Amino acid sequence: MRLEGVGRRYGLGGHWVLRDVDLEVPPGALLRVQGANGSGKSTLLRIVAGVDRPSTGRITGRPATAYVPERFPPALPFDAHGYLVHLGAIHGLRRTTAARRAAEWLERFGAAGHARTPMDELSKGTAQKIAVVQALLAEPRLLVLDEAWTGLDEAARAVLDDAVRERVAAGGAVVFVDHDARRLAGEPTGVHRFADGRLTAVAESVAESGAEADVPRVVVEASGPGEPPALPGTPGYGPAGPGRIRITAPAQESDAVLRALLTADPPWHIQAVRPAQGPGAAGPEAGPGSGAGSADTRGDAR
Ligand SMILES: Nc1ncnc2c1ncn2[C@@H]1O[C@H](COP(=O)(O)OP(=O)(O)OP(=O)(O)O)[C@@H](O)[C@H]1O
Repeated sequence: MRLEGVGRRYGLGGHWVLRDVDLEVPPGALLRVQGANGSGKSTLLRIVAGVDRPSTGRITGRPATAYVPERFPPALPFDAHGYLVHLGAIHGLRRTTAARRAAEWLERFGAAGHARTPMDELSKGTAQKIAVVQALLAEPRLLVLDEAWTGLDEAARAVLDDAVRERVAAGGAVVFVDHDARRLAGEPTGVHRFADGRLTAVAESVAESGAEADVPRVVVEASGPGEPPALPGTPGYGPAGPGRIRITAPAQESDAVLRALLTADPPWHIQAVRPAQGPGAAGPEAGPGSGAGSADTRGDAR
């Protein structure tokens, strides 16, 4: 599937949440979308899932798609099994096939005991399992997961990780957002960062694979107007004086960070570039896990 020049705004005159987004989602792709809260990730995923239409641009080559929304609809007039069979039928499955797959997935997620529980009586965690199962049982060629791990217990999160791997191994594509930067770390075939309505492909950084303490880092100090531009990779950053920020990035990403600053409109000025003195000396903005007072990592940390 391909998105070309996709834009979305809510209402005429509303601000553009997505602007000119191009995205290729080939079979077998595992794509992570990240960005700050409210940057437009859910808007993009709804469009990728086909439950919302872009205001501009076009989408071609949509495969059979299933979607786990960020918020699951409450109080549906079914029990869990009935709901899953119903959704399976909507996905084009025979009812017997849907019923068999629903039972298998409920078992896998440790929720078989809730098959006959009315939907509006399910706990939040079990309801989230049902939300995930309705998408998985369709064996979609494109699976779109918006924070689908949130609310699941640890065992169920691991089941979902495996289910994603199985979809990809079967040639399906998976597009996901998750607030945990370590989710499926090292496995995505593409990582895309959202900022200012625009989507930029970034290499998955070492920081996201949990090995950030061992990589050489570079400290960049820069000054400029307003908000700093979107930076590639997963740099940490924080204030370094009025109108000035200090960025700590893996050395391999530092060229890209400098380029982003210098080519911003208006451009930022580079005040200093130096190697960080070991992982602990990179400053409080060293990135994920650097503790209280750490700066935003420009990722989807919450
Ligand atoms: N149905 C809607 N009507 C009007 N504005 C909306 C609607 N949905 C989203 N928005 C706005 O679009 C912007 C992006 O929202 P979106 O939920 O896509 O971001 P997000 O990155 O997924 O956020 P979060 O990480 O908090 O879930 C926000 O300013 C939001 O208020």
